[in-house]
Amino acid sequence: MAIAVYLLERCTEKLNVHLTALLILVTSILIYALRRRDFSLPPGPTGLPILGNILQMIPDVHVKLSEMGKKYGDVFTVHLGPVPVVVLNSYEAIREAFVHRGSGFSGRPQTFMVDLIKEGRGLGMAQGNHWKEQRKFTLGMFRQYGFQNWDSTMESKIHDELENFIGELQLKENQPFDVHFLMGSAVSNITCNVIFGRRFEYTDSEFLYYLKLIDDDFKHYARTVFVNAFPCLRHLPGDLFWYTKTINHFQKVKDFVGRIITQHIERYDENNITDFIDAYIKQMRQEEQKNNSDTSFTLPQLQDLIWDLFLGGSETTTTTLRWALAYMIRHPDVQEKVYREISMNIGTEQPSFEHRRHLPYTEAVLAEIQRLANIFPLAVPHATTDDVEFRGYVIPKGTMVFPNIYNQHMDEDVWENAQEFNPMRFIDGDGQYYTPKQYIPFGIGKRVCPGETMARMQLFLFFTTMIQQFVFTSPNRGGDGPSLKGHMGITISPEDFDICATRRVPNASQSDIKLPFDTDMTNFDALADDECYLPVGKIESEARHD
Ligand code: HEM
Repeated sequence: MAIAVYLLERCTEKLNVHLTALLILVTSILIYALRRRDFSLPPGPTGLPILGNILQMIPDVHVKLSEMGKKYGDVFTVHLGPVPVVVLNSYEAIREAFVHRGSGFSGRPQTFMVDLIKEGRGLGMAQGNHWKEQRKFTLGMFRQYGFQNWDSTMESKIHDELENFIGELQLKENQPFDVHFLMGSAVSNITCNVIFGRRFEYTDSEFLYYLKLIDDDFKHYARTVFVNAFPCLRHLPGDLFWYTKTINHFQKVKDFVGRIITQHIERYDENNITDFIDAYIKQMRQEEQKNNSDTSFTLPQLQDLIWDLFLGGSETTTTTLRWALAYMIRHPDVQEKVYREISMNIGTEQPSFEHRRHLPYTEAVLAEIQRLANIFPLAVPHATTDDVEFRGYVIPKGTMVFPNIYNQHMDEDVWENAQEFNPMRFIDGDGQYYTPKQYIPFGIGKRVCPGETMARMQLFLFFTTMIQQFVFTSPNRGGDGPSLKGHMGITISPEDFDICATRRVPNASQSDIKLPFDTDMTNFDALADDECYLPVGKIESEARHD
């Protein structure tokens, strides 16, 4: 099969569009006929000769795979063109594969685009010993940064950034605006602080330019799935499959990261390690001194790792916070309950991560937002690292594996009325926050998100500080507010939307707040009687009131 694809690839570089299409047809029929080697894979839906199951999976691949799971069960196979993908559709199957059989399932698929862009470097798409070394180092640095030696903790960096961010929101009070790139800059600045040791002004046009490139790529990357299945499609005119743009954008962001690394090398002082890049350079030099030729700590590797962290750390948390605002605007009663819990338990004190123990409803709201937003519905694709025996099948080495996280978050057996926004599902009988095991927005097992702690801290501090200080509404009077239907790219992100941020007056009665227009929210007395309202009696004894 690989030879057929290679020959097709070489030929099509020189041929026109019609001949390319013909060759794709012939080769795909050939591949389809030869696909008998897949006999050991779990069965799944029958696909078309050329496209496999691609047409059955659009527009929302995670939804379609969940539907297929009802017929084909916990584990089944689909084909993206000629490429087989094993889908893990239940929590038990994901856990069995990623936790109990973690080593065998901890690879990443070496697709055409990933090979071209990453060449096995970085962290997110690396595998083997190289990946293990880089992941261990990264996790170690994140822990150290958060809680020990560095000049200030992660939390204080987030607080500093929040001060700037809230100041900016105040300037925009009562004017409708789209918070997208302001939020993106603020969140990204925290990652930049950890890895680059610096932040960027919100008006820095170069920085904004890179954030927009990343945003564009996250939105459109899904299109490259066709180039992965049929690399020859990249020669078609018009860049329909986002191939040229992806390569160009990724290179630009990489060059930006490269320039920052060069500055670090020029001013490197081993007695003054102030950020992630410094710490990495120190490790590189130690490996050089040991003459370790097998080391994965090299300059190109550093560039790709930083690139992964910059991308991974910026877009994901920003997208989740944008979803949070969309849900709060669509559910003003919930927004008000969050405010009241914050107000009753920490008053006007600056929220700290420790406060989450006193704010179970706020935590539940954030969890419900992450459950429904499902920003990584299929996580990041895994691959088998060897021929793996699993549930009576033999999955060949290098087979792509999709964990269907979306299906866990929408499983009606776990979440009653799963489509409904109901934070109370994360509150137990004692009024405490708890999460069912099927709630896995950061994945599980050996590849679980290394930025989880950082992300949780950012989400909690941004969310509580925003709701403590502002009422968020939609300028779209009488309309429904932001759409809750997401756009599928690398992540599922909300459509752009405008907000109004109205400052709350500390210590004033709630009804003193002047909203830009009338909403049900002004009926605060009714809220107190609302049966959904969280009983906070349990934690009131520790509460500090205004
Ligand atoms: C709300 C925010 C975030 C969510 C929902 C999220 C979710 C995820 C998920 C589902 C995965 C894939 C797990 C798997 O392959 O099974 C992942 C991987 C990853 N995430 Fe996050 N993430 C978030 C924030 C962050 C942050 C802040 C960083 C870094 C600063 C980060 C860095 C990474 C990296 C490097 C990987 C690849 C890890 C590996 O392959 O070993 N993420 N994330």
